[in-house]
Amino acid sequence: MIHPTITLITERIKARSQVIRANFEDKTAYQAEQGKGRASLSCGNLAHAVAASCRQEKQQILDFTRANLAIVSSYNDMLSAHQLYKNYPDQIKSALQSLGHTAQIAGCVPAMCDGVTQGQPGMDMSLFSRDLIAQSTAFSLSHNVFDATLLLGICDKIAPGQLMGALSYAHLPTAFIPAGPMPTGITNDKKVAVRQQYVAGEVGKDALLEMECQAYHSGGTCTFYGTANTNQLVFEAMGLMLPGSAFVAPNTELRSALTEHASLALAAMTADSANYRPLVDVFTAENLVNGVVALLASGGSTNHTIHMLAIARAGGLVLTWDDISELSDIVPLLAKIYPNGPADINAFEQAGGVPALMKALHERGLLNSNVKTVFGEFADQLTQPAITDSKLVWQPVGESSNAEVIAANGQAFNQTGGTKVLKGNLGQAVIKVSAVKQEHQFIEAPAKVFRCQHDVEAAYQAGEFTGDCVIVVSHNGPAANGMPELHKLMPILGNIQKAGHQVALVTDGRLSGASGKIPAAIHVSPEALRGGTIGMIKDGDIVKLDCSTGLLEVAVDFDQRQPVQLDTEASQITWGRDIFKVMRENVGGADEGASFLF
Ligand SMILES: O=C(O)C(=O)C[C@H](O)[C@H](O)COP(=O)(O)O
Repeated sequence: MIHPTITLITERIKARSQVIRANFEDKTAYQAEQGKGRASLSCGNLAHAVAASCRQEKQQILDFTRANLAIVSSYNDMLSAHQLYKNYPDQIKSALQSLGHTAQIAGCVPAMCDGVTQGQPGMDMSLFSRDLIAQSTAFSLSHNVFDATLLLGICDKIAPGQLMGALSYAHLPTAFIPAGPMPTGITNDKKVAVRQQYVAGEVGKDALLEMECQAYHSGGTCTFYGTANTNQLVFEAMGLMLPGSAFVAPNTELRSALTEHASLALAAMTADSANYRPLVDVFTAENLVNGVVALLASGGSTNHTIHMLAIARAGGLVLTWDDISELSDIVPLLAKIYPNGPADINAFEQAGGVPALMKALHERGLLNSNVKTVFGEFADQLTQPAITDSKLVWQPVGESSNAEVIAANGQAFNQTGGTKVLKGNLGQAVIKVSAVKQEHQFIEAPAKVFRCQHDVEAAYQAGEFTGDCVIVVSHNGPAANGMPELHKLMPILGNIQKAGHQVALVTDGRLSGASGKIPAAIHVSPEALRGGTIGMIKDGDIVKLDCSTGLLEVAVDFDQRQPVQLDTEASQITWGRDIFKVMRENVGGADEGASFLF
């Protein structure tokens, strides 16, 4: 039996999305009706599209009975998660060639890393890269010579952006091809400990760098449960990749077999086949809700409270923070992966991975099971891939094999999900409580107000945090400076907490998916630059944050205060940020997906 709240929220999303979904479906149907893209091109158009292909490939692409797949890749050779994609196009092309089909690298999208840009100017452009990637994906597909789309993308803004772009070509069958996580390095707890020692002056930079290089050491996604791995888990739960494929280790026989299988399966479901399965049939309100449920049950990244709204909008659906919050009230926390616990994503995979989590959720009636996936039906999502007798097979997934990482049958780590919405006289904000200890889930303390994360660091070094406080970092919203992640503050706030003080963060900026132990009301909307009251808080104002009641309140009558006039553009003229002004001016609020596209 499906939980009534799942049905209620799914139906609610459909009802409020009626008009834009109808427009989305009409647009997609129109594109489908035009037939094979290649057939509508002139001879000159076609000649350009195959000019660089070898003779055999050229003939196959010009033979419209064969499938030609678009590869939209985020490969670059400096980002660990994306570096693995180097040989994927060749592997995909040679698998397809065995059946006379082809693939072309339709385009490469930019891919930036929040680990590299944390605390740096580049971070101010990070969130905007998602929408730019959506546009780049649409550019890649715009040559219109393709029958299906393979998305090679993993990390934080890249995979959401690719999906948003692919949704503008939702008449094509579309799938993600994941590449897998890096092997486990030193533990995340050790990583955090050394960082806290460094900011407290107890170890030097050499020790810090050595530790960081042991944590980040080879190809693959980072092993904590940050935004990249949340993308993978959520998109598998939404049926957008092969079941059980998200976290299979790189460079294994199984990983290669999955990539080849996905390519061949997609080539067999193009518009001219009886198995035609366009993205529009898979990207539904039902699958969207399944993705949000999986996000909550796994304690996933807070960035997804922004990305899921923007992705939904790209597919003609309106998802709200209230939907997420109400789902959070009925979805238990069933996985404990760092920062929610000590285990990493490899331990999660060994415990049964996404299929085991889906099985546990399904048994509780928390998933819509009347859905199609890219490659099959809902039941397939409860199976795991394996190589048996040199063949790729899927077997029914068992119970969790490690109850410390995926809760044992009928058990839960927490009765409610990881993410809540806070409301009060600052508007609304998001908080992730899955890693916040119970005793830190309520705080009432004086504000210490900053406009920039580096000023918090300076105040900490000057010994200014000597008691309970709520650190407010305003003017860090999407319109102000692109809404950077403020994850570098975590070791500092961790040390203030360790010193025995109550501490919380309140900001209109973001945090990394890897943040979690400090109570943090983030994505405060409306943001300060657009008149949000967060910009009017003064040092000493009493801020109350109560996770149990969902309250974020400042004991102030804001009607008596004037907004602070701050020239945020002055900080945006260097390191390329000046050419992103058009995005800052046009971006929507975080509670609408922080997009400049819609
Ligand atoms: O997941 C996200 O949203 C991220 O931004 C990932 C970044 O790589 C982290 O900032 C690095 O995580 P730590 O090494 O734990 O500091």
